[in-house]
Amino acid sequence: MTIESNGYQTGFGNEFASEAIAGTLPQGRNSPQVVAHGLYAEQISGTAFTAPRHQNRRSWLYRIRPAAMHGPFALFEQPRFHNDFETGPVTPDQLRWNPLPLADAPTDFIEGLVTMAGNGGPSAGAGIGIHMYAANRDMQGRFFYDADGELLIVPQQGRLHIETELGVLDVEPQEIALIPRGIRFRVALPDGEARGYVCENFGAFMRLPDLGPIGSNGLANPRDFLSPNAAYEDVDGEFELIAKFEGHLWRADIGHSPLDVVAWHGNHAPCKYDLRSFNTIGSISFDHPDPSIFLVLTSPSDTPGVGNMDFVIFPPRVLVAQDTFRPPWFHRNIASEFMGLVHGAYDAKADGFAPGGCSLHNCMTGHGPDAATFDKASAADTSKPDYIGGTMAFMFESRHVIRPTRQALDAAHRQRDYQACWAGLRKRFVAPHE
Ligand SMILES: O=C(O)Cc1cc(O)ccc1O
Ligand SMILES: [Fe+2]
Repeated sequence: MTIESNGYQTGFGNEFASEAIAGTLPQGRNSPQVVAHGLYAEQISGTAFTAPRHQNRRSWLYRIRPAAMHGPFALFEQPRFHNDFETGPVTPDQLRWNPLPLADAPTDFIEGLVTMAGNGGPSAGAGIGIHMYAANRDMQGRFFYDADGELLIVPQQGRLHIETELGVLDVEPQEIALIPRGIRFRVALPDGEARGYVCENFGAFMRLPDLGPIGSNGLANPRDFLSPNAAYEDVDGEFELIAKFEGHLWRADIGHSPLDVVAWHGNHAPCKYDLRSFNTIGSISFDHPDPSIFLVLTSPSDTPGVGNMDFVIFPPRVLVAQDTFRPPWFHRNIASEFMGLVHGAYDAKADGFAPGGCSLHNCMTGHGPDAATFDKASAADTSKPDYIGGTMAFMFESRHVIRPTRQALDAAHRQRDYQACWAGLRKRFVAPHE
């Protein structure tokens, strides 16, 4: 039981319109007295009804049955996926994890989610949850939606076939998927096995950043974002609907597939983006710029320029800055940084940061290149370009401290010796002789 993709429409946050059966979308109105083909009209609002027009997100769905039709919800046990970030003292240590072990027992996308860290929460309407997943079977007879936040999915290994109410997203590693709040979906694994990262955004929906002096093009270009064309199934059966609501999972019986939207229009829509189409900009004179230059999407906070969550990538690029220490510098940051690696090597770390692994450097925690990277870059010939190829690292950066979960701190795959990567930075200072 799968729904095939009907292709995509291009653009970010556009007013899209799509119908799997021609002539289904009502003309000139959203909610006519009778919808074509006996469908129900239903609105999903992703922002307040009265949000300013340029920030307003909603879609109209024309579907076989309304979303209200399902049984009562009861709590659903999946204790690894939650929003219980440690509330007590949180260590300022640098933290790093080996790749999340792949699933051994049969595990679908929802069962395979493991919460690593986060801040804020659904009731605050601000903050993020950071999760990883390792799964090895399709969601069977099960659909999911997240009322708490939109989901930014970063596959690291294995493709995802994501069937949503609004159509299908086929994503592979180096692509990302963005599923808006509330949209129901089911995930199948065409490669049989999958691993990746998820940022659950409780705050304002992610959007493309302003470009300032960069101009009208660059970084992630809007037309490279793809939203699905309508695709649906008309299936009755004994299924379950899993909801994430106020930090907990809930389960209800549902007697039909909720992926029954024949046509839709609006701008509250899932999309995907290929990180390889990012237009990377960098220094062509000297110095390593701030990583904000690699910003793909941002969830703004109430303070201008300060992100609830910034999604930043470190894609292939050519480094040409002269008389410059080219890798990321040693630094401390008021923002907190959770990093992952999709493939290849990250240019600040010679060793130990593996694809499928992750690291966390919180507010004002010192970090930067490891000793091996420092030695190499300090001796490099900067009259020649460095071609940084075959890599894709990323960062979820947040204005508030990112609190690891107890299970992340206790995990066997946490690198308890991570700080040793800086131990080889010997004292190089030589005082001038009098
Ligand atoms: O810590 C990191 O590796 C991420 C990072 C990269 C960079 O080029 C500059 C600052 C920064 O935090
Ligand atoms: Fe950093």
